Amino acid sequence: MNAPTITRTAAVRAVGLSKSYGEGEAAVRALDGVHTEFMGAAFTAIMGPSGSGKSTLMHCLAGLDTATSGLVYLGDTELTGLSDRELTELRRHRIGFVFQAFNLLPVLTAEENMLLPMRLGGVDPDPEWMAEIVGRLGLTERLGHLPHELSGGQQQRVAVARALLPRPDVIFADEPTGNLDSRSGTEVLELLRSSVREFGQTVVMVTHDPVAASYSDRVVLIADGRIAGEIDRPTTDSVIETMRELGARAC
Ligand SMILES: Nc1ncnc2c1ncn2[C@@H]1O[C@H](COP(=O)(O)OP(=O)(O)OP(=O)(O)O)[C@@H](O)[C@H]1O
Repeated sequence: MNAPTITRTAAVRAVGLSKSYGEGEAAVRALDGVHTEFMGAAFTAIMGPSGSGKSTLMHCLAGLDTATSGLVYLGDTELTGLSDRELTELRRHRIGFVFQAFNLLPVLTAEENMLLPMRLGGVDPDPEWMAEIVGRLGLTERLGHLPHELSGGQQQRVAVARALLPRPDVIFADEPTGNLDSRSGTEVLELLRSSVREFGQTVVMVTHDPVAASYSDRVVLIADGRIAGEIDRPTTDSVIETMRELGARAC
């Protein structure tokens, strides 16, 4: 496949990105020359069969893992050229994360968890922005609670607030609804979508769930470590149908 024309308005770009694990006969090529881009102020889902390379792609895009070859850009910054220290700084200030397992520190309150990444970076949150987020996420009455005193949905909302607070260039969400019941999952997806529509946040989400993907503006499909297509303005049905075709092609 020819490399697509890369525009300058992409928030995140991968150019010829490859990643192999192991060496020799045991080597696994998890990513195989991936060219793709994620537009700013858009909600993009990454989908594909199990083992297709979704997590590897997200980890390389987010600077959590290094590619074997190829380039990753966050805006105009080339991640692949940064030192470990520079990558840590970049992740702290310019990237937000929401994980399936919430990843809240059990001994810190909801508020302390939300503020932790900014405190570690020596940055004070904007009080108006914090009040807006806490109010919108329905966490005003929960700020002093420890994670175990919160429901799963509330814990994930704290994680979403933590990701939104520094106004990162992009939020990477890895199966953010995987541990939630469908009502809490819907709440979290609506919050991610409204952060894009109302605050201009950029969100990239890995998911297996066609319903979750239908909240995005665009689905990028990956199969065998390569980009296998995309769906604009996905619906649950169009995602199910396309994933079925992708599965059939892979057989
Ligand atoms: N640390 C590792 N060491 C060796 N192989 C790995 C490692 N991480 C991933 N892989 C392999 O790379 C390929 C892509 O894995 P990856 O986790 O990115 O896929 P995925 O699409 O996220 O899968 P899933 O949907 O099951 O989470 C798979 O074949 C996997 O076994």
